[in-house]
Amino acid sequence: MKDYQRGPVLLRGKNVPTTTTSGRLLAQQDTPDWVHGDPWRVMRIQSEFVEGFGALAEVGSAISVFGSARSKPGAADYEAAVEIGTKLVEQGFAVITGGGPGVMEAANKGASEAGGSSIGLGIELPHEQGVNEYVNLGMNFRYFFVRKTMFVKYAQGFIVLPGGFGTFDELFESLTLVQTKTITRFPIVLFGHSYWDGLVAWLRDVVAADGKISPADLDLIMVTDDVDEAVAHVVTSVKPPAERS
Ligand SMILES: C/C(=C\CNc1ncnc2c1ncn2[C@@H]1O[C@H](COP(=O)(O)O)[C@@H](O)[C@H]1O)CO
Repeated sequence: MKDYQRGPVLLRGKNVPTTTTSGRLLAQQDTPDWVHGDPWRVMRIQSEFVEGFGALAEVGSAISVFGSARSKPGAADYEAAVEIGTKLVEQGFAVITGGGPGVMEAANKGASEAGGSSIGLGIELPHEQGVNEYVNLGMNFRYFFVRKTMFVKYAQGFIVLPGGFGTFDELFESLTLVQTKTITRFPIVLFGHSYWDGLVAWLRDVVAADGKISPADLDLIMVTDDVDEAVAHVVTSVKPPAERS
């Protein structure tokens, strides 16, 4: 039986192709449909990781701030996020957000007006274009999972303000990564007792009580209404005393 080696893959018998990889690369294509195929998507996904790693590698210490895309200037959450962005910069952190409106815009506003790195990792959505005006280092991603890798890889902690499904997604991904010890020393602050206490109570009284998480898993979360306390919690968890400003 004749062996055919296609890169690392061994093919025999009926799987031996009648053309070579190079030959197919150079052949004329009848239609451009291949641009929409999964193999081509893999290349785009790969390039998105490469661009993201390249853009963010030198960011230094950073905290990701999440929260509703729908909060408006003047609302308590929005103004708290501005203050959080400012205070994180004052403590020597870059601020990473999803680059969109609402709480993301607010945290970016606080960070950029305080003279810090204000990073926005936007996502291609049907009716949204680009990142908010307060971002001074921005990227727009096609793929949610690539973008979410960046939120975790380049931040040392999360501060989560009130939000909806998008915020929950980001919160629970980080909790899973910490719970499974995939990432360590990663403080997670929920900002706003009146918004988050119900969720924390449900996690304790239903989820932990039913044995679906361990009660100790709730220690991963800190809830506060106080901007200084939120910032102090991530700073003390992340930076050893000698590095604090
Ligand atoms: C719905 C609106 C804008 C959508 N634009 C977004 N731009 C960037 N990132 C977004 C956007 N919407 C959601 N996200 C991500 O999810 C989190 C907020 O989602 P939530 O459902 O509002 O809690 C946020 O942290 C982003 O990463 C309004 O015009």
